[in-house]
Amino acid sequence: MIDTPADAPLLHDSDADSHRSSLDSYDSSDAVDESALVSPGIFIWVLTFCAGVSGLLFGYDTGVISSTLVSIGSDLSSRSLTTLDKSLITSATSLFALIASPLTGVLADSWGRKKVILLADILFVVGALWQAWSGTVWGMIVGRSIVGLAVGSASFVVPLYISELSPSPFRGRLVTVASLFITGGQVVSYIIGWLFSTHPHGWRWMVGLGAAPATIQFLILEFMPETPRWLVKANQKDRAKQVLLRVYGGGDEIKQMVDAVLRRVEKEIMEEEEAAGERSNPELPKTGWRGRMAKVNDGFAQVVAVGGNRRALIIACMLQGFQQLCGFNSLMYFSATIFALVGFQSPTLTSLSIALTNFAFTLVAFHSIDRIGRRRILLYSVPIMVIGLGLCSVAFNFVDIPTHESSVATRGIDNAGTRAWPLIILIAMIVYVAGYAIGMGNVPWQQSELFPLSVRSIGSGLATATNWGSNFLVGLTFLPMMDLFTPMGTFAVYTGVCIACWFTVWRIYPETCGLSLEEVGGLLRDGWGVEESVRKAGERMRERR
Ligand SMILES: O[C@H]1[C@H](O)[C@@H](O)[C@H](O)[C@@H](O)[C@H]1O
Repeated sequence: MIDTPADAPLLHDSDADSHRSSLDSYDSSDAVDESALVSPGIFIWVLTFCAGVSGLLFGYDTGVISSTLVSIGSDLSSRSLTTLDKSLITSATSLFALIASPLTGVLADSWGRKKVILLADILFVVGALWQAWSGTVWGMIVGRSIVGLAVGSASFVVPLYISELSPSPFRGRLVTVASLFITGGQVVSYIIGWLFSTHPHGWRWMVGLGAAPATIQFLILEFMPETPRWLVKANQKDRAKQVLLRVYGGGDEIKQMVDAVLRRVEKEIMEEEEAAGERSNPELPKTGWRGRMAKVNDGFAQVVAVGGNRRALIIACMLQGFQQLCGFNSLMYFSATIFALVGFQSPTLTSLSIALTNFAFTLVAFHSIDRIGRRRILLYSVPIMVIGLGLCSVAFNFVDIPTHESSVATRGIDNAGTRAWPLIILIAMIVYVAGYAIGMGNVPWQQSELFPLSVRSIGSGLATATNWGSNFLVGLTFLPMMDLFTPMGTFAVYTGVCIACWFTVWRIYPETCGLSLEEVGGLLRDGWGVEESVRKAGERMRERR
């Protein structure tokens, strides 16, 4: 049942028809056969790891806040933090990440992908040092906002960078490396937080340490290339070829493959330029900043107006929205609070199990995403999340939750009347996090493969903004929801979100595994492409066997 595709497209676009002439150019004879590649070469591994450092910082800076908040004491503005201070310090990062991602989406097109990574590094360093030296609550909020700008830029540009460099058979795995860095960064932040929590003013070290990896990456960036797709678009075909040859390795067969990849990219760019020429208003300026603004406006218009782009945007935003609305980050930010509520004696150590499970199961995703496929991995793993969340919701019903902080502090799991239920909650959360890490935690970051080159960076920026907008919403609403709906109701809401996610994925998310970036564009041009993609993925897997 799982792979039964939706039988008809949900949207019928008049524009799809009007674009058909240029779209007919997509056919399977254009496909570049990359099956001769047996493994990603050392060069692409090195680039993926260098770019992944930004993912480490993303994870570190989002994870470190929970231990920072409990260690600040009265170091800021010479008073204890109020609940409002804590909410502002936490949410400033997601809010500014939300603002940064569409803006840097535009910059990545004109400056190139690499320069946006560079910009993010500068912001990471400034933000880390600013926080470490801040003496007031508002100073800290400004520091967290600067880090937010960095996280927002890095979270969209790194998967984009890796995706545009990777040979298609390994793209899923290589992009998942970025998720491994994120979840690894969260584990490191929990450990550093725990180590420094007993030091006086240790929180300044916790936040300041983020500057070190960013400085290292800043220095390495000089030696990293721009992506071949961006280079071709910037009329630097020779440099693009050089990069592709280093990524794919040497040999005659490889040279032919590289030429074929280049031809496909050029063809896509030519088609897009033709279409843009037909659309453009002859009265609008072509050069200078006005020309650039007109291009940006055209980009935003095209991502919504052209059927294939719009479908890509809907899928990417849907996946990113569900990734956050399923409530995972409420565990990331508040698991220690939850574990204290249900009576665990060492809530911070217990919450490390959440971060570790997230990391360990992202490794499982890394191993299987290119074998199982993005769509299938989601259809298999979201039910695991539903089971974990459902069990959590039921188990909360049997736990006596104290209403006052004082009684939280004096309780311990051994004293809890119903000793088994808190453990069941922990196990259920681990099941949920495992399911999340295998699919939902990383598949949405494959977003850039859904968009054609002309709107890839704007589309990825908008999808990333959806991620941060939903992240902000969950961070803001989790504690009030726990009060209003009780923990049982809150987790039931997240269960409902996951069920809705499963059906939406089943209906509109095609299998993109193993397709070249240019082929994915072809898939979404006339419909959701689910049926065709599932059939082709089946054929590819049978061939591989
Ligand atoms: O992919 C990442 C990862 O799953 C992290 O653990 C989570 O905190 C982020 O919000 C998400 O975007």
